[in-house]
Amino acid sequence: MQTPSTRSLHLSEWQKNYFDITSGTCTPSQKADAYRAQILRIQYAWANSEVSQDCATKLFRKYADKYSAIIDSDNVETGLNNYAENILTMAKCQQTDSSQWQSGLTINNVFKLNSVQEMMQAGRKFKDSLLAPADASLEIHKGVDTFGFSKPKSNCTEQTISIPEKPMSLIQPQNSQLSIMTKTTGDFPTSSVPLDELPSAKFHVAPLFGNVKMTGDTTKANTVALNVSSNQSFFHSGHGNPRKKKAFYDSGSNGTEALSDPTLNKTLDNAEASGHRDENSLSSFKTAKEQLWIDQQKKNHQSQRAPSLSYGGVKKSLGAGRSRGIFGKFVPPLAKQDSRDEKGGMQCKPQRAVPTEPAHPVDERLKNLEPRMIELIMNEIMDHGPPVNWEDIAGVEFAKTTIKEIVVWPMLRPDIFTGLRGPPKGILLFGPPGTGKTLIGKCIASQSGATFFSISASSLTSKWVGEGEKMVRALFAVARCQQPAVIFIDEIDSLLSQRGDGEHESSRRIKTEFLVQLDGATTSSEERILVVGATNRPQEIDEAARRRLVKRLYIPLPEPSARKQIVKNLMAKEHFRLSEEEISLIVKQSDGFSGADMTQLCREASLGPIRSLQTIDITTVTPDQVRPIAFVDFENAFRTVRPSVSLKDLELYENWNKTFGCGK
Ligand SMILES: Nc1ncnc2c1ncn2[C@@H]1O[C@H](COP(=O)(O)OP(=O)(O)OP(=O)(O)O)[C@@H](O)[C@H]1O
Ligand SMILES: [Mg+2]
Repeated sequence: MQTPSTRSLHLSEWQKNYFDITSGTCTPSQKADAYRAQILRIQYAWANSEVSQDCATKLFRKYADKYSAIIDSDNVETGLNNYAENILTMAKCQQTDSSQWQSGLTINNVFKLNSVQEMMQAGRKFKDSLLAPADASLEIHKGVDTFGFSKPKSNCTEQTISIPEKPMSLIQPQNSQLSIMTKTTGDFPTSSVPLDELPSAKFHVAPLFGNVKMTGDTTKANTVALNVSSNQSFFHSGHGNPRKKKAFYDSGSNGTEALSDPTLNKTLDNAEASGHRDENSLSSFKTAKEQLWIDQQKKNHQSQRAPSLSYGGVKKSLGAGRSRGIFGKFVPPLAKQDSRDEKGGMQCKPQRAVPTEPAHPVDERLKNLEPRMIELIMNEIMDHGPPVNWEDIAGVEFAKTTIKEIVVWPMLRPDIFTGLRGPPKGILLFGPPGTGKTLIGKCIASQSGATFFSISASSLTSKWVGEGEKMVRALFAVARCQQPAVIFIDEIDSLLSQRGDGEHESSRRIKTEFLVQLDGATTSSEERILVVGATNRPQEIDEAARRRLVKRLYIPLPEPSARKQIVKNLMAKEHFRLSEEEISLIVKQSDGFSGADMTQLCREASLGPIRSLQTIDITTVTPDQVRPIAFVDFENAFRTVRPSVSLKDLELYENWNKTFGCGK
């Protein structure tokens, strides 16, 4: 080490410091103290003209570098840049004690303190008598911003934090360490962002756990404390990355602006993406808050980037899920040329999941409707279940083929299916309960890429008593805005039941409105709205309505092959041991079961292995202790699961199908 040979530098002290620094036994904080002491001595000597400027500059640089290396290093053994973590933890705990807690000492308060004022004045005076801007000391200042440093002490003790007004190189020795007596739970190395560069407009003190978002700018060394009260406040010196520092301070009085600085965000994003942070950053360390901020950014970006690709991924709403006023951001119908999935089906309007500015503020067709109704339709009626594929529906081959032919293809290729080939506007799926009518309805929507409105007719008549017809009108209006659209009306019999003397006035009005709307949809060839009704009481449907639902498809009980497919499909997701013969036996034994009954049978059988664990405590059992589902479980299940459709009912369906059905 180069030792300046001057009178004022006490050789013994210098040597002692040198020994401390090089001994390898002293702690990082002792080393940092020693380096700081060396720096002060150099400054002192230079200020008294005891060393040449060149010499002081060289020494200053050397020790400043070493000093920075220690305080900026987040290595627990060799660095000091791990204080913030403890502080954050402690401050977090404190906040839990009282979430109302606020630091009483703001940055403005700090500046009002006498000691700080004195220091600032001294600094100013001294500055005038000092070097021209081109001087070496300014170089030094660039290299090292941070000089004030106080040794960590035990929690909640009185201690000193030095706040130099100017870089120490510019401060007279006697003023170089003005103290503020503070009560703090820990200590940071203090940053010496020149205070004249930090009027309140640029000097941001963020409540540590307040609402202010954290910037990614906070390498720990730079998350420096004016943490004088209880670590609830800090500011950024931006020591590590000048670009980031600029972004932060340029943001004016509000540091949060810097957080939304796109360049800053971009920088962070890039750093994340490349797996490392900007090289200008002092270390790859991220404070907890910084990490949180980055995580949140990531999340936001992901949710913004990831469109809902599936039919059911999100509500295919006009934006109902978003916080907006009614009509606030209505999203008009969009062409869906590109939304075909790899299976050849269409995924429903993924683009609608992403908030977009509407082309028109309000669709003309919705203007006369009650906003509340539209909101209701968007929230409750537009369906958002998981996508359904044709393979998910076992059996009913004729119905599936017919639907593909007359519904899905025309929706996919309206240019070919014109004129006589034009699709029907109304379909009726009828058959015993639990045979997959609703499933088919969902599949139509999934595969055709249409917006799917699913409503139970009984809810129209009961839920919105007195307003059912308005709902029907609103439903069709919204569907028109969301073409192509499928309006699926489950239990349509309760909406379109035959008119009779005892009929309630409101149901009559609803029915009339529905028929009017259906007519409108039927007569307008440009509208691509399909009404699919499902019922298990087709005989109750009004003849006027029946006529409008031109394609009436019978959805019968599943055939043996379909039952087999249902069992296999469901078992494929489970741990089971069933031979082909056993499956055939199950299929044989389940004659007369509907699809829903088959599902129930499999569910019941799947509980068999659990029930056989009688001796084992269910809370401690491991999944591998549960045996596979076996034939015996199905045998037991058959004792409790019975077919839900009676033979008499079946006869009714068969007869109605022969009379009104469109099947073969
Ligand atoms: N053909 C089928 N293939 C596969 N699963 C089926 C089939 N039919 C019914 N299911 C099962 O039964 C459940 C009920 O089916 P769904 O709700 O479609 O019946 P539905 O005909 O609409 O009955 P309901 O007339 O009572 O409304 C489905 O979720 C599915 O698990
Ligand atoms: Mg149903």
